[in-house]
Amino acid sequence: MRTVHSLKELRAILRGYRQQEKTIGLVPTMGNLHEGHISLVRKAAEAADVVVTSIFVNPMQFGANEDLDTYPRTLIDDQNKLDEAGNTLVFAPSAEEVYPDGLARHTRVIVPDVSDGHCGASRSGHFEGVATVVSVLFNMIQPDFAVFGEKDFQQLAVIRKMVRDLMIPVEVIGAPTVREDDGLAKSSRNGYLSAEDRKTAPVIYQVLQATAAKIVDGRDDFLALAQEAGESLGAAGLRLDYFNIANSQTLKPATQEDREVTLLAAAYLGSTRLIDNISVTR
Ligand SMILES: Nc1ncnc2c1ncn2[C@@H]1O[C@H](COP(=O)(O)OP(=O)(O)OP(=O)(O)O)[C@@H](O)[C@H]1O
Ligand SMILES: CC(C)(CO)[C@@H](O)C(=O)[O-]
Ligand code: BAL
Repeated sequence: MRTVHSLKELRAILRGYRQQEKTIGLVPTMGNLHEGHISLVRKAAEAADVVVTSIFVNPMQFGANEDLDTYPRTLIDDQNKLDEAGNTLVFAPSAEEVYPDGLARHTRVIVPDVSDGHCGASRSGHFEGVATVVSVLFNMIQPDFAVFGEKDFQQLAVIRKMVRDLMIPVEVIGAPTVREDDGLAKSSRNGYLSAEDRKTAPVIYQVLQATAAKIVDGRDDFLALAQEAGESLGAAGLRLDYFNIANSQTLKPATQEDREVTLLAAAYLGSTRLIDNISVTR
């Protein structure tokens, strides 16, 4: 498996694949790969002949007080994992390659509505950074398919809308959340947790499941349910960012008419911010 860092080299290789009429699947990541990412690579390989995994810790999507500098960068380990998973090519560009005129002077993509609320409310500018870098990666690689995890549910909704609105000819595929045995969603940021916080972390999924069960049992007082769930997280020692119950498509607050609702949660353990979600059909 090859790793390339420059767009020029990437395009030369991809041209060869296209001449052979091979389809291309893209898995965008920020590296520090785990089984969640590997499941996306496998899904991409089911859809496409060639799988490109991009590894780029995108400075545009990090807030001033976030973990851009400390975000784990583990390229050699990542390459080994991707090799075993049958990935074809790794694209690991520098910030200069992605943002040649610098971050401040780069054209930005804003995706209205679905970027609002949830993580968008607490991470100002985050989804603008995500939509911008994903559109740059789409143009660099021009994949037929791109796979994203449902763990980042709002991100997936933002990318689906961006692709629809800008008529980008890429088929977006969502992949289910891969979890640890105790239910905690796998995430690069789990590595920041102390041993004690790691024991508490599965509470997020437990509270999501318990709240989803109440909805399946017929409760539809969504605001009260979300508040109770937030209090349960607080009682377990997490610092709540949000617990919301939303329409699965629009991500607006759920109403009694909605058949598909998604429960989205974000909470801190120490300085580590974890997110998770569950979707329910009523
Ligand atoms: N547990 C998981 N199951 C399925 N997909 C996942 C999982 N974790 C991450 N992904 C997906 O992998 C892609 C790259 O995500 P990213 O590199 O940010 O990983 P991450 O582990 O979520 O990192 P972070 O801790 O920064 O959120 C995204 O599409 C994301 O939704
Ligand atoms: C999609 C993504 C790779 C864009 O930087 C990132 O937001 C992520 O890792 O989910
Ligand atoms: N997994 C989403 C990337 C981020 O948290 O910045």
